[in-house]
Amino acid sequence: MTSNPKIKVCGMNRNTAEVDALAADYLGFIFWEPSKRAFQGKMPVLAPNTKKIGVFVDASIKEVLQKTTEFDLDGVQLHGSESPEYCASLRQELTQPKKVESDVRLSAVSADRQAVEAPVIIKAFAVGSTFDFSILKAFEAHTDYFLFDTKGKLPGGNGAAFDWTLLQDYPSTTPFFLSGGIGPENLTNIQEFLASPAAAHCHALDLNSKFETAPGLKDTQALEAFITIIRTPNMQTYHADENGYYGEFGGAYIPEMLYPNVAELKAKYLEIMAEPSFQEEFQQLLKDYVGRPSPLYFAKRLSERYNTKIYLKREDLNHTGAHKVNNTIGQILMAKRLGKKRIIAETGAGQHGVATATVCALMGMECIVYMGEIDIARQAPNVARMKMLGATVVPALSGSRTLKDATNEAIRDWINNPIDTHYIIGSVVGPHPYPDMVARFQAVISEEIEWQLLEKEGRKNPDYVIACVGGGSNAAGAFYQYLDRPEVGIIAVEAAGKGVDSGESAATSALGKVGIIHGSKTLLMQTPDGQITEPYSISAGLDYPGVGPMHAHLFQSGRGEFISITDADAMKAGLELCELEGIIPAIESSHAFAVLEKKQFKPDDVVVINLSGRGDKDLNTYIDYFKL
Ligand SMILES: O=C(O)c1ccccc1N[C@@H]1O[C@H](COP(=O)(O)O)[C@@H](O)[C@H]1O
Repeated sequence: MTSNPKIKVCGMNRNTAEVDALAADYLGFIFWEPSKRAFQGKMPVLAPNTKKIGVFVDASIKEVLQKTTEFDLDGVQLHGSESPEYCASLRQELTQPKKVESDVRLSAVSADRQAVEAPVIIKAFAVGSTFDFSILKAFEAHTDYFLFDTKGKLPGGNGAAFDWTLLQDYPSTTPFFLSGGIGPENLTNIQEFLASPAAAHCHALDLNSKFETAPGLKDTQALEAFITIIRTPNMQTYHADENGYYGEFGGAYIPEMLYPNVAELKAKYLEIMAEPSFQEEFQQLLKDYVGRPSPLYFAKRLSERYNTKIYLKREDLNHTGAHKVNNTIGQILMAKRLGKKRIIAETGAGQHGVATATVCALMGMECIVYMGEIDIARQAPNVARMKMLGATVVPALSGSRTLKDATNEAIRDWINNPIDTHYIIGSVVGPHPYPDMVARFQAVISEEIEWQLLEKEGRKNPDYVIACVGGGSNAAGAFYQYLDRPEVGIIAVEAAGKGVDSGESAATSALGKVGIIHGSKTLLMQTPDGQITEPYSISAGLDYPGVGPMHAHLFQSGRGEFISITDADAMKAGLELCELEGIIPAIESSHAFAVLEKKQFKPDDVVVINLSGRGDKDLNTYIDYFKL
């Protein structure tokens, strides 16, 4: 794995000196006439460490050599259908000591240096979904680097990304340049790629047409921002680092007896998730079983009411009625690959319990769901569903008899059954790797929002994305692609219950202090001597005394705006959605809608609200509350 690749900026022409000031490792000059950014004119003097790369497309060896000498190139990038034999001949020519005038430079030392510093050969390949990686073998002995670009109409500079995960099974040890439509909009994908095992041989990123304001004129501001983020791994991101920390939050604070279970998962989760067969099965089930993609629905009447453009991400339309199933599908596949036979889970509102029982039925695995006694009473239909799906529902009888107590029971079970059991945690909480793993499974929400918004609005980024936060998994999924894009406002909505200062709330950001809950360092509602405060919310899915570490960091860093919504305001907003759009939301999701009354958006703002679940499970609460 490499987290710090070198940077090549290609297509230099009009503002080379300004780009050179950004200290890229390589600058590329295109010597292919038809290119819009073909190099013309004089080569400026570059910083001593900058390496000049000439880009050629099926040029004669003579031409490549001539340009190499004329511009004193440090490397050549072969972007056509050059053969291994061509590369071999070119290399032979390039490694000949140059004819030099001074006798001193003809000394043995000098000749040696010439050999070491011979221009490097970078052979580019156009990759499509059927690219045959076995062809690389014949080039290995004759090239220094490979470069993987997108197969397109032009030999290069198409500005289109290919599926970089195709490199997961990269069969060579030759270092490569990653290329093909890399731009600010796919920074997150690049970061994910760099954090994956496939990055082990990634030598450099090649930035080209996506950083231009006109062909050959580079956008130095955008380049600087991108390069800074790539080169500063810890400032880059609101994603977890490799130990599961989001800023100061996260990590794995676990009893010794739990260590082997968590260590096994930590060692394997990224590798398993990157396996093509895993991805194939995951995507297939999301499509055919869950019913994804979930629609991104333009809520016309709601938009008129609030004089802004409101889109609803319809996770309520998923099989089982909420976003929870995205994660349980991912984790059951993970459990299978880890060789587990028995599944345990905790549940609050019952949505995660149902989603877990569902995937266990699908895979024929034993399922035990821990649920607080109080929640069992208020979520009777979901309890019945779990039982029908073959799960055993075990009441948690300690503490407040709600979600946190159910989680305690599940952890106890896992400690006692380390070998055959996988614990499917339902939110972005728990010890590392759970918060990161669950966020990755839920990221499908914002991945879809991106392309759906592109279709509907011509852009991938909304101005705001809003989601309710208990532990925070629907919010993590809705925010995921946007975490590192400051131009997208992130709004997290917590349950203020009967009022933030009423003593009956679950407004963790407003009331929480740094503490440890369920294996993770986060913001936690607690008494001055560190005892966890009982949370309260009308919605069972939000009354958790902590919040996932990603959200604690979003709050503390100021990246996210946190708004607390009372029961009363949430219920009113839920009813308004019923009346204006004909959609009965889960009460958790109703909290997100209540933001529309609290915050003024501009008429042309694009606001995406994650409608995390449907309200059928909450009918009794709605009936009692509104005396229906
Ligand atoms: O950029 C060009 O015009 C070009 C033309 C011919 C061969 C290569 C070219 N550029 C290289 O193409 C890749 C991908 O660029 P992009 O990200 O799709 O714009 C890159 O390696 C450039 O070096």
